[in-house]
Amino acid sequence: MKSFDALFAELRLKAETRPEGSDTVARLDAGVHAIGKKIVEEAAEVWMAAEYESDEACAEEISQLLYHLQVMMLAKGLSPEDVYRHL
Ligand SMILES: N=c1c2ncn([C@@H]3O[C@H](COP(=O)(O)OP(=O)(O)OP(=O)(O)O)[C@@H](O)[C@H]3O)c2ncn1[C@@H]1O[C@H](COP(=O)(O)O)[C@@H](O)[C@H]1O
Repeated sequence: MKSFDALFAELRLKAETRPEGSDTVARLDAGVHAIGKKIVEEAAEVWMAAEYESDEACAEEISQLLYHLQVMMLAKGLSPEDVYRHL
């Protein structure tokens, strides 16, 4: 099972090494505007799953939202520590 920090480390490595076929690299290349739209889409899917779908479906949507938030963090050059200090 992957933690928030482990996923972030994996994505940071992808951003640095830019492996062929990485969705994360493509999303970073698409830029902040496209990443932001994806965050809004995934947030809506979390909301709908919470109201109308199973707990499992809701958890999956939350995981996808966390992924896209991490892509935004990378696009903006933010580390988990930059976020955690506001928690
Ligand atoms: N955890 C995730 C993850 N969560 C969500 N997503 C992406 O976000 C999409 C969200 O699903 P949707 O239902 O919105 O799918 P969709 O409408 O087809 O989305 P689009 O591809 O059109 O944007 C998924 O199809 C994935 O492309 C993720 N993509 C990658 N990861 C992990 O990130 C790591 C790096 O992945 P790569 O960069 O692809 O190597 C790996 O550990 C992956 O498991």
